[in-house]
Amino acid sequence: MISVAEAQNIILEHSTKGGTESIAFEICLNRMLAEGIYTDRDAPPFDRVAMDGIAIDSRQLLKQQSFFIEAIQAAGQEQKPLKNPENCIEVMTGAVLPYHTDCVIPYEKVTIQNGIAKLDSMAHKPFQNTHRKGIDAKKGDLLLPSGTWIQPGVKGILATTGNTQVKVVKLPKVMICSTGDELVPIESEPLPHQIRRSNVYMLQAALKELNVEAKTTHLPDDKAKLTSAIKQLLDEFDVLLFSGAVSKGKYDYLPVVFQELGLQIHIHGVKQKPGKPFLFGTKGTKCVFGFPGNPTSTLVCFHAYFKLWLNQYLGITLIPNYAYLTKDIVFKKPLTNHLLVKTSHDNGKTMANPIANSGSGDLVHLALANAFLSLPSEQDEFKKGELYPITYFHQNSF
Ligand SMILES: Nc1nc2c(c(=O)[nH]1)N[C@H]1C(S)=C(S)[C@@H](COP(=O)(O)OP(=O)(O)OC[C@H]3O[C@@H](n4cnc5c(N)ncnc54)[C@H](O)[C@@H]3O)O[C@H]1N2
Ligand code: MOO
Ligand SMILES: [Mg+2]
Repeated sequence: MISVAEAQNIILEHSTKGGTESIAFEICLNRMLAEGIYTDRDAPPFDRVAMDGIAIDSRQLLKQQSFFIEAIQAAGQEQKPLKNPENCIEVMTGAVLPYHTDCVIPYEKVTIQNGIAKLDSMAHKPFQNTHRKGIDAKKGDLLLPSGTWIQPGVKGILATTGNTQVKVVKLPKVMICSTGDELVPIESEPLPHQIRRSNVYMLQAALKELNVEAKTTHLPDDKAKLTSAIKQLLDEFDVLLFSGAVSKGKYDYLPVVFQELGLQIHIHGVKQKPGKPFLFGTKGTKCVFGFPGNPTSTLVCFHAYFKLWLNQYLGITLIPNYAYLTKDIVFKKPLTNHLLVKTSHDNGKTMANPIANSGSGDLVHLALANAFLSLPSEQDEFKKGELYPITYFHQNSF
C-alpha cells in the first residue's frame, strides 16, 4: 500500500490540462480564463468627475472666490467646454471633466445662490476629485492573464472590456456511478435490508460546488452488466466516479472489471483511514476514481484525490490550509487519519474541533463536519494546539 502523498502524486501525474472553449459572457462565472484580457481603451477612458459639485479652472483660485454657473455637465453627456475661465460648470459624478476645467469642488464646500457658487475656502488643488484618464490602465494593457479564475470582480472587467464571449478551460464530462444491490432510489421505501443511494448525491453536490454539473447512474453488482455499462460510459465521459465495490468482497467487481476493460490501475489501497481501498485508474486520457462505499470514505477521497485532479485539469494551484487541533487524539495505526472536524475561529486562528462518529459508515455525523484534518501516519499521538493540514468539504466554509 502507498502513502497519501504518494497517491496524490500519482493522481497529479495522470491529470492532463483540459482543452479550451468559447462560452457566453453570461455563463462564465467560476470558470478558468484561457486567454489574456486586454483593455480596449484607457481606464478610466476620460478624466472622470469623482464628486458632485462644480468644476473650475484652478488657476482662478488665487483671484476669485465666487463663480457664475455657466452650464451643467451631467454623466453621459458629451464633454462641454468652460467658455469663460472666471465661471464654473456644475458637474455630476461620472461625467467627463469639462474642457478648460481641472478642479472639482464638492457641493458640501460651496454655497450656491442666484446662479453663483461661492467657495467656503480657497484651499483646493488641481485635479482634486477627478479620476484621471488612464491612471488605472492604458489602452492595450493586460488586465487579466490566462489562468485567472472568473470571480465577480473579474466579470466586471470582462464586461467593461466588452467581452461578450470568453475563452475558458473546458470542464470535464463526469458521470457518478453508485454500485451495490442493497441500494434503492431515494424516492422509494427501502425494505429492511436496503438503503437509499445517498453517496452519489453527496458527490453530485460536491461537484456542483466546484462548478461541475454531473449526472448519476446506478450499476448492479453483476460483473457482466458492470463491464458493458462501464465500457459505454468510458466512451462518453472523461471521468467516472464510483462509490463502492472496490474492497475485498465477493461482489466488489470494480478492480477486475477495470482490468478487463484495459484500464491501468495506478492506485488500489492507500495508507489512510477512512478510504483505505481507494482505487484510481486511467485509459488514455480517461480516468476512473473508485471511492470506497462508506459515505465518509467516498467524500474524503473525493476531496483528497478527485479535487486535486480537477484543479490540475483546470490549472488551479491549491494553497494548503492548516488548523489547530482542539483535542488530544491517539491513533496508533500506521495510516493517515483523516479526522472529521468542525472548524471555528479563535483570535483569527482556525480551530479544528473533532466530530465524534462511529466510523466511515456514519453518515449522520459526517454531515456535522465541514472539513477533515489529515493527521500524519508516522505519529501516534496528536496534541491539542498542534497545527495540521485541513481540507474543507465546501468552497466557502473557511
Ligand atoms: N475484508 C475486508 N473488508 C473490508 C475492507 C478490507 O480492507 N477488508 N475494507 C473496508 C473499508 S475500509 C471500506 S471503506 C469498505 C469499502 O467497501 P467498498 O468500496 O467495496 O463498498 P461496498 O462494499 O460496495 O459498500 C460499503 C458500504 O458502503 C455503502 N454504500 C455503498 N454505496 C453507497 C451509496 N451510493 N450510498 C450509500 N451507501 C453506500 C454500502 O451499503 C456498504 O454499507 O469495505 C470494508 N470492508
Ligand atoms: O477505509 Mo474504510 O473507508 O475505513 O471505511
Ligand atoms: Mg465491498
